[in-house]
Amino acid sequence: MSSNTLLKKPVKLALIQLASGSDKAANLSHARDKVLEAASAGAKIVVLPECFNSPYGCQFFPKYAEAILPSPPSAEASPSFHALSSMAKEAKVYLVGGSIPELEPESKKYYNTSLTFSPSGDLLATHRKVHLFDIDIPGKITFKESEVLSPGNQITIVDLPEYGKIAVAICYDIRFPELAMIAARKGCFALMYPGAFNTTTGPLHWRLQGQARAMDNQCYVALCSPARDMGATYHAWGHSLIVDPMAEVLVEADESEQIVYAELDGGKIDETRKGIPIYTQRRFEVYPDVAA
Ligand SMILES: NC(=O)CCC(=O)C(=O)O
Repeated sequence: MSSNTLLKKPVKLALIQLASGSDKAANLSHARDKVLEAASAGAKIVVLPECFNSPYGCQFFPKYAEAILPSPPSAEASPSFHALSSMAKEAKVYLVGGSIPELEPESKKYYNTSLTFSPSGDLLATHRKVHLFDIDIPGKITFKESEVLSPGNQITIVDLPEYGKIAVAICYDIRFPELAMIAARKGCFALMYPGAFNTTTGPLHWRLQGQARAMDNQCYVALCSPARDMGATYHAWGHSLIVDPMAEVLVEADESEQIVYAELDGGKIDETRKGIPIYTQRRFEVYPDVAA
């Protein structure tokens, strides 16, 4: 086990493939139990899935949406914000709180928003899903988040003082390598994606996207899905997974509720970048359009 300049010391990461239902309070309480379980198993960074406090679907966003701002939001207006802050503090972990539907009270706009908390329960970062999930595969799946949601406009990099920097983005965001590459080039040791692929795109693209982002950027990548619920309107793919900087899948869930763990080690980032030194071989003079 070793460290490097990106990841100061090895850290155990947990992805909670949560089974959520329609009862928000029950989802929050269940998430708390699972975060505590992950912490008891030694995890110091814990990730929840996209829309972990509600069913996933455009018809549900307004009903489950909460105000995040103005800060600090009240417990009544934002129960999920408060629950996440408390569970991070109780478990003493960095918590990437999946995502929740957010209502911005002044503009009345809805967002798909991820909140990251420190082990003392402080909010470290807010990521609003940048790329909305609008797809149409005839006979298979049509989904249009943009009918209800507005997009965020920022790449989110979070400094975890004990470890280093991570990037947080949400699900469909993973299909845009530009976002991942910029985050990695700004020094993130891991890219965290709370997500909820589906049973059409999941089998083909979920793992591939995770491995591609890890291979391109030679850093850790984590994808955290809800468990599959065949009684829900949206059938999540599941298969939460953690990929190492060499693009090897270290651990992968099936579709049921479970927690997957992996030890992240800065030495693996160094080893990969030393062996395949694309970081120093880039030719930005040949493709200046992508230079930072
Ligand atoms: N929740 C999402 O953004 C789903 C993305 C997805 O399924 C995909 O194929 O991309």
